[in-house]
Amino acid sequence: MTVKVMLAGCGNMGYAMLSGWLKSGKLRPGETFVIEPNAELRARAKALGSEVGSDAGEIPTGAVVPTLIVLAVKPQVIRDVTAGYQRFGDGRTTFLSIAAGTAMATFEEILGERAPIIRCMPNTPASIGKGMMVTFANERVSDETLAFVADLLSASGEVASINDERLMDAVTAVSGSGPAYIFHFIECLTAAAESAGLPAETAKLLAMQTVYGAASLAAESGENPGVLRQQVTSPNGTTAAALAVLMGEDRLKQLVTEAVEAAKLRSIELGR
Ligand SMILES: NC(=O)C1=CN([C@@H]2O[C@H](COP(=O)(O)OP(=O)(O)OC[C@H]3O[C@@H](n4cnc5c(N)ncnc54)[C@H](OP(=O)(O)O)[C@@H]3O)[C@@H](O)[C@H]2O)C=CC1
Ligand SMILES: O=C(O)[C@@H]1CCC=N1
Repeated sequence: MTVKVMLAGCGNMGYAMLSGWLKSGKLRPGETFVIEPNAELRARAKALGSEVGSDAGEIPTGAVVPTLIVLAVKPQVIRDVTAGYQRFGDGRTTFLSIAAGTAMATFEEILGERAPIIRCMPNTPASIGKGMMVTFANERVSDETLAFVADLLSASGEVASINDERLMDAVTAVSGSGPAYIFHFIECLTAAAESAGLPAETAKLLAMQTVYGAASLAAESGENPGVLRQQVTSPNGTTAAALAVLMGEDRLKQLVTEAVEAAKLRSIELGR
């Protein structure tokens, strides 16, 4: 077995990325090794064809030098978990952390001065190849490794990079957490549809398809969302009545700005 990618933590986000990589064929199952203490989640990873173990001690000894170790555990435990992989810090393996907040300097301190490290902020639509992945790499990551990682991540969706690590907290607040905001909007629109008299199933279908259709139109047309909004809004019509509620005193904009700011501050806190 030639393990290219080891994944520490195969919960919500780790599994989303792993399944994107395996389903797209970017990695063959035998090239992945998952370390996950939860037996159910281990079984789920094994079902994708990955080799699995319950802790770092189960990594096959000998010749296994993975190209990439993905750290996909909660920020609260990532320092301890990373310390368990110090032996791979000789420069041959690149580390990729997806943890919110945890700074590059923290990983450099734990893994030593030779380890190439990339911070990446993904999101869960990665599981169906529609994620947003943003990376920040330290200077030890070679161009060749950057290309390998970018190619791998491209199986999960769009990939962008930043050169200023401080922006990672804003990235986390927008695209990392962002799917939850949209899911909540779907919940709200579904509830509003039911309040307006629609049966539950119809309410759900209308809310979901409307968000899906609008996002797809915005992405595929390349048109400014403001222009697309105006195309829906007949003078003195129904949409104008609704937008007066959402846009009056910048209500929704204000709320979304506050939400993103709260997530950004929490990301900064998690890094302390
Ligand atoms: N969920 C999301 O949408 C996103 C999450 N992230 C980041 O991804 C990381 C993981 O989040 P998420 O997937 O939601 O969390 P989960 O709790 O779903 O997954 C983390 C998994 O890691 C396991 N774990 C704990 N200790 C170890 C260990 N020593 N070795 C290997 N695995 C271990 C946990 O097991 P157990 O529960 O038994 O402890 C759990 O199953 C976080 O740092 C988060 O900030 C980033 C972007 C988006
Ligand atoms: O909620 C969190 O902290 C993680 C990071 C971004 C999305 N989920």
